[in-house]
Amino acid sequence: MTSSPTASSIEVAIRVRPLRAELHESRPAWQIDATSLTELAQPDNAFTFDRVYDTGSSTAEIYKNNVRDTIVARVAQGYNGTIFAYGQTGSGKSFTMFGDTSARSPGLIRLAVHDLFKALAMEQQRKPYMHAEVFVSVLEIYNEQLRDLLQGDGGGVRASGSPNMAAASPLVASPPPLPLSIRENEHGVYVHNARRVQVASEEECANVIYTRAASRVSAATMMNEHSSRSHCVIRLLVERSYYLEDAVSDADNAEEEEEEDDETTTQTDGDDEDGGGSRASLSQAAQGEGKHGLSADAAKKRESAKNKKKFISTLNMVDLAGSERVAKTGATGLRMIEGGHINKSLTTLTTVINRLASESTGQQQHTASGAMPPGRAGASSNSNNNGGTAFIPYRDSRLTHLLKTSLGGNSFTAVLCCITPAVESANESRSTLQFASRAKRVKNKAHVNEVANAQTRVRELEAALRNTKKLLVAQTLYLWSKQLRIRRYEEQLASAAVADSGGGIGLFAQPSAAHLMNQQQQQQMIIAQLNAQNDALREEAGTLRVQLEKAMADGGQKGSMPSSASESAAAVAELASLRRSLQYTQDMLKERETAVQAAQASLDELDGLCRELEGENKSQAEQIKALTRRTNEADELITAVEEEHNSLQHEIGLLRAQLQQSQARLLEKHRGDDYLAELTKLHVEHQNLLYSYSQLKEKADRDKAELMQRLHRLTEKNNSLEDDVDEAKDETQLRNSFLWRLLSAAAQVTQGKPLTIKDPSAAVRDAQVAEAVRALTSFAVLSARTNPHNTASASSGGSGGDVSNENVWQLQGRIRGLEEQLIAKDAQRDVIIDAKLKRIQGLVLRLHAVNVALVEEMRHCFHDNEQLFDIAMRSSKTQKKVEKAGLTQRSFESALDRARFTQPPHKPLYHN
Ligand SMILES: Nc1ncnc2c1ncn2[C@@H]1O[C@H](COP(=O)(O)OP(=O)(O)OP(=O)(O)O)[C@@H](O)[C@H]1O
Repeated sequence: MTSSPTASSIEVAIRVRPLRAELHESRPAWQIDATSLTELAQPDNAFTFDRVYDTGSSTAEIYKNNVRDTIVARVAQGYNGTIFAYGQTGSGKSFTMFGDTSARSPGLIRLAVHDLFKALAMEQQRKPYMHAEVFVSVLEIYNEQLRDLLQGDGGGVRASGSPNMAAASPLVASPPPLPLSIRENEHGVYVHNARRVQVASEEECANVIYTRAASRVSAATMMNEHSSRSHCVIRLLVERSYYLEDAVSDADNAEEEEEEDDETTTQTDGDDEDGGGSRASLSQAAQGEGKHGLSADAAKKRESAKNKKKFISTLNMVDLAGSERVAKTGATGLRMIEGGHINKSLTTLTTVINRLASESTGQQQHTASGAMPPGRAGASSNSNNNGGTAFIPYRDSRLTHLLKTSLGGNSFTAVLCCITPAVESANESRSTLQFASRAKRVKNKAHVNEVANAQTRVRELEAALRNTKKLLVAQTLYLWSKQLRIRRYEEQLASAAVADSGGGIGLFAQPSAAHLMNQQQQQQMIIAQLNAQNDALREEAGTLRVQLEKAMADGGQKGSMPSSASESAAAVAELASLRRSLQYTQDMLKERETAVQAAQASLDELDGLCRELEGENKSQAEQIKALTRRTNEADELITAVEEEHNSLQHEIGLLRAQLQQSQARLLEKHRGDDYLAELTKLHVEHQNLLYSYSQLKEKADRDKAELMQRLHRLTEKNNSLEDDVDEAKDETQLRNSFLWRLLSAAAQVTQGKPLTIKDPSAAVRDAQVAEAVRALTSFAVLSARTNPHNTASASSGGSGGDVSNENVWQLQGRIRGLEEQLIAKDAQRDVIIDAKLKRIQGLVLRLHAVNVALVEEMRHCFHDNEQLFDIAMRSSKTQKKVEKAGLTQRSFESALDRARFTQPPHKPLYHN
């Protein structure tokens, strides 16, 4: 049950915060006055609003002008209200909503809580019979996920449904949070499974809000040291209830009091006490009414119908996260993801506002052009320019879904658009102002939300049931198969009535319960009339009969006495007429009796019909009762099923999480299998490579050993050759020295000088040279002994000179012979040395080639070694992964064994 809706636009105000030097904001981009903002760089670009708050304005001022009377006071009256702050990051939304203790600036939330409790207390004073309760819920939308900030630990909050629990009482261990979901009912949008805390005072309320909202996600960005990373929605639910009768009696009392006040001057103290203490109870009021003419039944009925009135209103206070640009906030990683979600939901909010704004504009145009009846203009915000229903994408984001009632729905809404004046953020401020311009075109339709209590509801249901029954009876009558029979009786009755009174029975042409009742009454009246007529006729007949008898008696007397013939004829004529009249009356009587009998029969039949109808009605009423019972049962069942559904959903959530975990585990295991397969493959490769490596190594070792042997042999040969060469060189030197000495000896001898042997101990190898030297020496010794002075005269002539000349010639001949022998030997030696050198060179070249091959082989070996090392590393990594995947050592080994068994026959990579 609700009041008629009040159409209202969204209240929009702009707040410009001061420039912040720490953000390097240089100068303002806007010229600000009380109702407009004009861009200094483009004076054509101006925005006009009801109120613009410049940098020097306080939050209290904004609250007083735009929130207190338009929103908070109305919430206290039973309407829904919403306040939200919109703007780019760092523009002052949280400052406006939550306030800043260091700046001694209370936020809108704190001010609203204060006034709401104050208004409720005042109303309570005015209406002592009223009972008011306030509940708080604190939610945040973080990365498009709803989070209940009242769930979880501590805070000293008490859950809804336990209003008397002290705030300081220890909390019962909180159960695991149930999944939150946004749902709608006839009172608006709510969050299923969200907790709400009952608060008894302003301080308690503010305490819950501020302690809980502090746990919302915030982080530092380049634009704001404490940037809100989520939208925070604070809901105050106000429930006011009272019994209507108490209110009425209170009003009566008030009136009485007023009257008594007027009479106070003449009343005594005692009277005053009576009057003052008489807050008339419902029973007293009922008795009073009984006295004034109402029956006791009516009074009783009224007492049982004591009517509870309940009004529910909601105050939403929303601090949105700010739109942001990655380049400016410097967000990366998680911050960037958060920023993406924030921007996405704000875009949906903008879309919703745009659509609602165009809807309202369209309606206004329609209304202005007379295309739509005025009554409809405010009533259908969801109809587009063509009068159809436009789609508003509330469900595209959690934020707009949750704020659905506040945007174009049953709520008074105020939007505070926060901007920074800085020229560096002119673009962002411009788009905020555009949002604000559109938001103020949106029309809401607020109404007081009255909730019927159970008793009222039962009565309403009973009335509805009665109506339904009536409808059912009417429909049954209307469609009833016996209608034709009724018509027939109607016709009979009509003809009888027409015969009797000239019409009126045609009323039965349209059968209904009322008609049937009419028929019955009319028939009864007709029967009564007929009976009366019958009686009258009988009476008349009796009178006539008496008259006749009297006349006959008179006639007898007259006949005995002489009379005139004319008198006698007149008497006979009168008798005859009386007889005719009697006959006619008797006929009439018979006819009437037949009609009465027919009417009676039709009446009986109608009675039967009515009884039948009643029977059917009864059975239908029973059926309806049974149906109602079954509906209730079905309702209960639905509630139970819903509960079960919720718990199942919860369970499904848990199972899903478990499934995901198992899937992750399976995946890991699967990966482990893959790793195992990879490991097996690597192991096979490893084995192959090891085999190839061992073969290569063996071959290399063999080759190396062989080469070493060959090298050794070659080195030995080389050494021996070198020895030979050295020997040959020594020999040559020796020979040369011998030759030289021989030649010098020969020169000494030929020149007659005494022969001196410089080195007699020198080893003489050449036997001929030694012999020649000995001969020459002995000759010289002999010559010196025999002619010690001839040496000088030998050259002056004589026979002695000839002999010596001959000897010299012999010696010279022999020396030449020896020289030739020496030259021949030298030549021979050179040839041998050349040949040996050539062989050595060949050997050295081959040795070099072998060395090169050996080095190449070693390089291969190193490469294989590296590969082996790499495989070993990969194997160990894979093994670690396998272990991480949860494979036991045993399963790993068995897998390795399997791999070994299934290992392909070795295909050596290298063939000798
Ligand atoms: N009107 C104002 N007067 C003085 N300081 C202000 C005003 N508005 C905002 N500030 C300061 O600016 C800074 C940023 O404000 P706030 O945190 O409220 O921005 P926000 O719009 O909520 O940002 P976000 O969207 O990132 O959460 C704060 O240090 C705040 O104290």
